[in-house]
Amino acid sequence: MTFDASIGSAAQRVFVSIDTPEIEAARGLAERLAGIVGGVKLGLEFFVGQGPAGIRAVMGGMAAEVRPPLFLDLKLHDIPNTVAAAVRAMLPLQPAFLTIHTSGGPAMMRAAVEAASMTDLPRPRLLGVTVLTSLDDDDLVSVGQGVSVLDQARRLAELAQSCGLDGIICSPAEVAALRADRGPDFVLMVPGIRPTGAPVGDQKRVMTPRDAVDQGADFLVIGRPITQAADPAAAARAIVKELL
Ligand SMILES: O=c1ccn([C@@H]2O[C@H](COP(=O)(O)O)[C@@H](O)[C@H]2O)c(=O)[nH]1
Repeated sequence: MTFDASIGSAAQRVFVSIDTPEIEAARGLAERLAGIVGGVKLGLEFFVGQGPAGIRAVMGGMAAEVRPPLFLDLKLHDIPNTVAAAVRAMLPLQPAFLTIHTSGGPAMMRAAVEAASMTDLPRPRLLGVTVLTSLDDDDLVSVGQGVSVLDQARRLAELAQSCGLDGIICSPAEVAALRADRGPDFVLMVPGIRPTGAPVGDQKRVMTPRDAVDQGADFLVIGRPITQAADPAAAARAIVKELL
């Protein structure tokens, strides 16, 4: 199934981030949330624990008619040849979205774009991580990047677009500026989402779901506020309602 990234409903905007190394826990959450949110994000924690077979077990356990789009968030960052090979290896899982780190540079990004296109399978949308939502200006200084988060995100977003990526991962704090810079068709997938009163945890640049969409986010990545709730389905419904 090719994922249509045009936004048809509030629910379609929400990708629930299922961060667990356990198949049964992931499958249970995916099945409970399938008809409520627009997609499922599986990332490093699950992939390291369960690998491609685990992804198939979670996604393949749902009937095709109700199976939500898969966002495979592995944030690839390596030399171009290695990243291209990893992208090719992921294609049989038929993700709607894949992530790579924009800081891997232009050759790496172009190699990933080329690899994603060399298949008869539906082409996943490639998104570039700009500046992780767990970082702030001081963190960039500490790793030797003497620029603000906003300037760095703008620079990396421009580079990502020029290399042919379909969009980026950015925090809600930069989303308005990046929407203005990159235009309406560049996908802005936004983690760092916290409903009012939800614990922020390790995230440093956060916003409510409603505000993030109003600022220009296409999609929201939401993990703990849904998955750690006493009733994940009710938490997801409340978030979607806020977006109506
Ligand atoms: O900059 C980034 C890139 C990716 N993420 C991922 O999104 C979710 C967020 O989970 P919460 O529980 O809602 O904080 C998580 O899987 C991260 O790996 C991000 O947070 N920031």
